[in-house]
Amino acid sequence: MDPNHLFSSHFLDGAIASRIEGQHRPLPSVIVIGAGISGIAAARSLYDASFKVTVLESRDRLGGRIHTDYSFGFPVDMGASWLHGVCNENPLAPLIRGLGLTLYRTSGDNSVLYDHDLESYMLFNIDGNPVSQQMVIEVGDTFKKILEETGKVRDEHPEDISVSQAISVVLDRHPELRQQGLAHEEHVLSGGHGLMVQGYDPVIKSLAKDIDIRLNHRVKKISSGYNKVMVTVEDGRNFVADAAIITVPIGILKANLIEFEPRLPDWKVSAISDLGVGNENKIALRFDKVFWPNVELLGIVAPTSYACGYFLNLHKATGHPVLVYMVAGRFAYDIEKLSDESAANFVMLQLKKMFPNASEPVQHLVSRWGTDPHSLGCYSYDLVGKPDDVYDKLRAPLGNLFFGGEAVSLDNQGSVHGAYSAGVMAAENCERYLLEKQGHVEKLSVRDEMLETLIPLQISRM
Ligand SMILES: Cc1cc2nc3c(=O)[nH]c(=O)nc-3n(C[C@H](O)[C@H](O)[C@H](O)COP(=O)(O)OP(=O)(O)OC[C@H]3O[C@@H](n4cnc5c(N)ncnc54)[C@H](O)[C@@H]3O)c2cc1C
Repeated sequence: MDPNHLFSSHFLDGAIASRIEGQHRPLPSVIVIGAGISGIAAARSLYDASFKVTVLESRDRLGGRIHTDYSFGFPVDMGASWLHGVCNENPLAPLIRGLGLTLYRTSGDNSVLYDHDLESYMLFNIDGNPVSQQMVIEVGDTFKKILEETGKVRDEHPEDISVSQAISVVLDRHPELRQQGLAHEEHVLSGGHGLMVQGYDPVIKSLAKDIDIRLNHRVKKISSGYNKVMVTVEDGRNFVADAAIITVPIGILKANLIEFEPRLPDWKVSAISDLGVGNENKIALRFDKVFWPNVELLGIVAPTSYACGYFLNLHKATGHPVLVYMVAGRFAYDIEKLSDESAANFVMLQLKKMFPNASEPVQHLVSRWGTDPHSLGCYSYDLVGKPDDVYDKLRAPLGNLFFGGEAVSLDNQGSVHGAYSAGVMAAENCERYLLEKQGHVEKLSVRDEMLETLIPLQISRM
């Protein structure tokens, strides 16, 4: 099956196009801002419904926080790499199945934090000596118990409390659980977590097929009124359409890098400032041969939670001799201040604590999501004490302006599938709005039915 046909308007009954064209009205036009998964999903949805769509993207590439790098000669994801929720309910499952992409399941657990099973985790202590597998399992079990107990504390408190406060309550109640680590638990789709073995890029390429996407078009201003939207890009050119869908990262909105005319209402501005933006970075090292054990993850105990990173062994999932060091939080911001060379040297120091005879990498890649001017951060997250309706307000349209992107996802912020669904939802709302304006009230899409397919997801574990 040609996977692109999954999204082709040929599958539609031709209803939208013929009904709109039959009225001799021009096709409704929409500008989508941002060509990450959310913007591309929105554009795909509108394109398949025969709308005129133009996507304006500030980078010189597609995908946004999905970035499959090929400079090692094979795909390495420097942004998102896991499908969280390897199950048929995942909105990306039909596309991944249709493209014949393989997933390597690193965990069967359904929580956000537990995306690695411990039986394939090799941990080293601060002196570089291996920690017994028994100890790793015990720490893991304790971690799970703390997460369970933290969930109970959350349910007992109607008001927001910080994750660290909740954990303090748990540790006061259960001193036997006193160990290092953790944060809050949030349940995601079932099916555990699967690495995209061929990278996320094929998903982006397939969704983007035939769509008018203008790269290197940084949007500076959005003016709306008189049933039209005018979008101004960096070089001063204007694009006009009946509506626009904004899918830029929350970090960009928080930094006020786009001017709105008229100004955004106060409730929208508050919703933008009421969400947090976290950071994570990856340093990928390619070696000429594998010198490390055949486990999925390698970790070394850090003196404090600040300098806590771990290595994902891509060799186990993909067969390529690559280790990807992952760091988060303040540490991730500090890594960004280093040159690529220094970051790779720092990571090698960590590796050599575990494997003193480690060979030098032949190539390296370093991400900088926190200071990247196209993202200014990695994931949105809940700030303590945020109002309950922050997501509703963030998502709410303003006339002919619609909002997509991972941060406005209904249930799965910070994920690829959440961003995808948010884009599709923004497109559907936009479609409805424009069709109602033209006097068409029926919802005409049959795409979802067409996406139901019996091909199973391909999951491996070596
Ligand atoms: C290091 C890292 C690891 C991650 N790991 C995972 C994972 O394993 N699994 C998972 O599900 N999720 C993961 N995520 C999260 C996931 O990548 C994001 O939630 C998702 O890709 C966001 O998609 P989006 O379309 O909302 O935003 P983006 O992908 O950021 O797209 C927004 C687009 O807007 C563009 N833009 C910005 N400003 C302008 C402007 N002024 N004009 C025009 N265009 C503009 C940007 O260049 C970008 O292309 C990870 C993220 C990072 C950074």
